[in-house]
Amino acid sequence: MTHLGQLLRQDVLRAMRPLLAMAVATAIAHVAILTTMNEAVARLTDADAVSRLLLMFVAANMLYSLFQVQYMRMASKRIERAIAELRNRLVTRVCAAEMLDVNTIGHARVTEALGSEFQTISQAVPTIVVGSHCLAVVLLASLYVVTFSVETFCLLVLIAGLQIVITWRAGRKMDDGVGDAHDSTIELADRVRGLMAGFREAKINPVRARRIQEDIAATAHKVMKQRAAANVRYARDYTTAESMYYISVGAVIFLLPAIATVRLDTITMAANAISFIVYPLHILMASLPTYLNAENAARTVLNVDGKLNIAALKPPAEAWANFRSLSLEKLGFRHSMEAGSFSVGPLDLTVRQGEIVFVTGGNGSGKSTMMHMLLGLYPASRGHIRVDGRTVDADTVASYRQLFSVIFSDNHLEREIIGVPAVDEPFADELLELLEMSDKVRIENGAFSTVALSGGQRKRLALVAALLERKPILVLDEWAADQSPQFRETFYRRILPWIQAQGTTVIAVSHDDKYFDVADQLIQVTNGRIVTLEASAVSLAQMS
Ligand SMILES: Nc1ncnc2c1ncn2[C@@H]1O[C@H](COP(=O)(O)OP(=O)(O)OP(=O)(O)O)[C@@H](O)[C@H]1O
Repeated sequence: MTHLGQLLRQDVLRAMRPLLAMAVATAIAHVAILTTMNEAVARLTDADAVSRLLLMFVAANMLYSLFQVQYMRMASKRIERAIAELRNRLVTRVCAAEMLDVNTIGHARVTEALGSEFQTISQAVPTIVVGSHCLAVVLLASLYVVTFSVETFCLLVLIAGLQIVITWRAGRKMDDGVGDAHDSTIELADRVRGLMAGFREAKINPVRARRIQEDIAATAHKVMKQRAAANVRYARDYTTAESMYYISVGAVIFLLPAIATVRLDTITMAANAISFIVYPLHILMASLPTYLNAENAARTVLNVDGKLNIAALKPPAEAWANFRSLSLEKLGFRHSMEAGSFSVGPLDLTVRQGEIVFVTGGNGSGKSTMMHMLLGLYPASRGHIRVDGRTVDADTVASYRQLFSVIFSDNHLEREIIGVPAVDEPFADELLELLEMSDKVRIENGAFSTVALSGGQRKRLALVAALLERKPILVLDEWAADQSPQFRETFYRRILPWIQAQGTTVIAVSHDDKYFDVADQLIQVTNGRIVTLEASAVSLAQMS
C-alpha cells in the first residue's frame, strides 16, 4: 500500500459507505453522458429516439454536475478532517514522546512533518478526489465498451495495460527523484532556520554570512537539479503516454476494421468511448507529480510517527504530589557521538524535601546531562531513581516529571502562562514584586502584559511562571548567569531562601561560588561523576 493510503486508511475508510455510494453514482451519471451520445449515434435516423436521448443526455449532464459537486464536497471534507485528526494525533504523540526519540528524528524533520508535510498532503486533496473519480469513470466506461464491441474492449485493455505500465514506470522513476528532492528540501529548510537563528552573528561577520549563503545556495542547487531531473523524466513519460492516447483512437479507426468485421457506427462509438476514457486517463497522468509529492510527505509523516515511542503515550499513572526524599542510585547514561561517547555516572545522590542543592563543575563535565537524567528526560542505561523508596520506571516516569518545574539556560518564554491551569493572580503579583518586575509587567487575564524585555528580565518572568506551577521541586540551569551582580545578591540571599521557606526544594546548576554557603548540599560534577563538597568549606575557601 502507498504511504498516503497507509496514512489516510483508518480515518478516511471509516464510515466509507456513503462516500463510495456517491462515487459510484457520480461515475454512473458521468458514463451515462457517453452512453446516451453513443446511443444517439447508433439511432441517428430515428428522430423520436434522438429527442428522447437528447433529454437523457441533458439529464445525465445535470445529474453528473450535481453528484460530482456533492461527491467532491463529501470526499474533500472527509479527507481534510482525517488530515486534521492525523496532525492532532501526531502533535499529541510528539508531546508524549521521549526527548531522545525526538532528538534522534531531528527537530527539522518533526517541524516539517507537522507543518509543511501536512500542507502538501492537504493541497493534494482535490487531485486525490478527482483522481479517484477518474479511475471509476475509466473502469465503468471500459465495462460499457464490452456491451457493444468485445474487440474494442480487448484493444482498450491492451492499450490501457501499456498506459498503466508507462504511468507506473514514470511514477516509480519520478518518485526516486521527487523523494531525493523532498529530503533535500528539508535540509534546505533547516539551513534557512540556521540563518535566522544566527542572523545577528551573520550581520556582524561577513565571512560567516557568505558561508551560510553558499551553503544555502548549494543545497538549493541540489534541490533544483533533483526536481528538474524528475520533471524532465516525467515530461518524457508524459509525452509517451499522450501519444498512446492518439495511438488508441488511431488503432480503433485503422486497426479494428483490419482485425474484425465491425460496423461503421461501432467504430464511431468505440472512438467516442476511447476519447471519453482518454480524458480521465490524461488527468490521472497529469496529477502524478502532485500525488507523488503528497506520497513523499506521507512517507515523512509515517517515518516520524513510527520512530516515536508508543509506550510513552500511556497517561501518567498517578501524581507524585509530594516527596520526602529523592535518590539517584548508581544512575548512568551514555551520549553516543560519532567520535566516541561520553558517560555520566554511576551517580549516587539523595535530595531531601526543602533542601537547596547546588550543582557545579567545568564546561562539558556533565551537569546538564545529569539534570536531564534527574528530570527523567534521559533514560538511565543503569541504576534507578527512587522517590521515598519507590523506583521510577517507564510507567511512572511521566508522573514523576510532574514533581518538577524547570528553567533551562535556553528557556523559552510565552506571554501566556501556559503551564498553569488557573493563574493565582495575587500570588503572581507577589512574585513579580519579589523578582522586582512589578513596575514593568502586570498579569492580565492569566498572561504577562509583555515579554518584550531584556534577557535577564525574561529569565525573571520565567521564574515567576515556574513558581506559579507550585511544584515540589524547582530545577534551575544557571538561572543567575544573566542577572546583574546586585540582583544575583538578591536572588541568592533573599529569593532562594524565600522559595525554600515555601517548602520548595531547589536544585540549581550554579557557578556563583560566592553564594555556595546558601546550599544545603553542594555537588561538583567532574568528568561525568559526582564529587560532594561541603558548601561552607567551599565558600570559606573562596573567601580566604
Ligand atoms: N546531545 C548530545 N549528544 C552527544 N553528546 C553530548 C550531547 N550533549 C552533551 N554531550 C556530551 O556530554 C558531555 C557533557 O555535556 P553537558 O552538556 O552535560 O555538560 P555541562 O557540564 O552541562 O557543560 P556546560 O557547563 O558547558 O553547559 C559533553 O562534553 C559532550 O561531549
